[in-house]
Amino acid sequence: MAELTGIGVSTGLAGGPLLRIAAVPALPEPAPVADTAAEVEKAFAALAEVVTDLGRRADRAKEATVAEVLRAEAMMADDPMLREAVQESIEGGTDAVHAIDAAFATHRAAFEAAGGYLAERVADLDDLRDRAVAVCLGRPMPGVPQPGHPYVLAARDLAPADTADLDPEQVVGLITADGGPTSHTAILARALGLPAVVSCKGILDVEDGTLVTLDGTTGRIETGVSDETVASVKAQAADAAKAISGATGPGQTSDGHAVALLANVGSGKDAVAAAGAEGVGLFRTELLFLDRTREPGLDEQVAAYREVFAAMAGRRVVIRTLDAGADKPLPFLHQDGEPNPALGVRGLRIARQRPEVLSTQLAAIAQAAIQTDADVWVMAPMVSTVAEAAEFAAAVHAAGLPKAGVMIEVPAAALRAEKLLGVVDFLSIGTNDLSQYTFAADRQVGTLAELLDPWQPALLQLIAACGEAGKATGKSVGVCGEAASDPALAPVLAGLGITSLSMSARALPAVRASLAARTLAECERIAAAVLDAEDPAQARKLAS
Ligand SMILES: C=C(OP(=O)(O)O)C(=O)O
Ligand SMILES: [Mg+2]
Repeated sequence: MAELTGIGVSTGLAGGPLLRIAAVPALPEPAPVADTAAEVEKAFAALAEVVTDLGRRADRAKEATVAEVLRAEAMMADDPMLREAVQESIEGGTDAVHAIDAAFATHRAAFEAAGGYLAERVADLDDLRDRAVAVCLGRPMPGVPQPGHPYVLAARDLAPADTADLDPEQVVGLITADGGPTSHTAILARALGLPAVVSCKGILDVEDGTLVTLDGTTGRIETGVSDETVASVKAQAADAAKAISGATGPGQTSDGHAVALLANVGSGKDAVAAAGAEGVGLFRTELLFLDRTREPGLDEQVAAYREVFAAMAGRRVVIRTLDAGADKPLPFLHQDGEPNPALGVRGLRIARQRPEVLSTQLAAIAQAAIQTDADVWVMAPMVSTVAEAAEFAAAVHAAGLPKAGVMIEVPAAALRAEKLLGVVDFLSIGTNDLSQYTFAADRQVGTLAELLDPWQPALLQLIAACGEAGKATGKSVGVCGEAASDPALAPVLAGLGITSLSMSARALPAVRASLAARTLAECERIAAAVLDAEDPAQARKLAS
């Protein structure tokens, strides 16, 4: 047995055989063909295996659209013209692997030349080629494995495209070599409720099939464990899941101190799925603006906002005005050419240059709010000064919306939290950006994951300053960054004076259960100890 460590980003225990995402195989040097018939057979068998595998996956797919896509891909791999091209190439002296590669290249060129729908299928052809080549070389097919039994998935990092293939009934845990607490893997794992550890150097050196266990809270991984150990970890995970699902109702400590448990959403669909939340703590409005050359008009915005408000009738919805720039570029704002976009014109700063974007959005929010009975709060992203906050609050109130707040994402704002609460009604801490700007560490760079750990005492100290400001003014101070979904951190945040936690809906039950296990006095004691910790590892230990 050996031990590895990484950063735990999605709580829970898991165990099972480890399988890695296989890389796309490189083409070997061409080999002479000794037996043409045997070579053709080998190539056809590889194509047939790809077709069978896609069919199996289509049968297992839960969503009809996914099954349809997989069946369409299978038909492309089963194309007699493709087999003909492969055979011809082998008969001309090319080995099976290169014949497959050449046949797909010809098909690809034809699809591209046809344009339209066919040109859009080029990526599918590339995927089929990679799979057939891998099989021909006796390697596992690239992409997320589909072994038909539960396993722990290991990868360098998960690409958004991998997520469509990720079946939570097969994948019981995630371990990545790269990535940080705000990486795509971490966000996905929390959304699916899968235990996950990121930034685990050495995990890709562990052989496929090795039995492993992982702890998504501590980041500890054991490799080469016995069947008995896996069984015992599974039993512990099942007990924990039962205890978590048993907790319902509003968020509170065991002695009744309320901490509102809210959901992060990007659309009406998300809001409907977040029915178990006490409201929405972060409605990211960017989704509506993405990939557009022109901003959506007033009516379109009203309709989109109304959908979320209607799904949360009678409950709080904190809607954030457009957060564009840096990691969320929007074409219609023409922001190219900034030398350092994360420090450039982004978030509320855009309103200075394009005031009509903010005023249209506020008008749309106000209209949608009138049409539903959600309790609508409006906040601005990337606020740095009290003057910016005051100007924003005035604009929100002038639009007829009573509750105006700002996000705390910049250390300057955290340091002036009490003054900010003098001009706005509430604060919401965006720990993803607050980490980035506190540690001068790009949130998208996996190698900086340790700095972006939400248990960093410096980050917690800034959160504490905001919590103190909230207590002093009696106003609401929430956390809506990824840190809010860490169940072990929830008592710490409550102890620091945080009044609401907003996260992906799937993360709510575990956070609710964690809060319910402590009194407020215990939360405060843990919070004080954690603030004094030397580093994130010690902070975690003090809170456990
Ligand atoms: C919630 C946050 O905003 P986003 O992740 O959308 O930048 C944050 O920065 O923590
Ligand atoms: Mg942010």
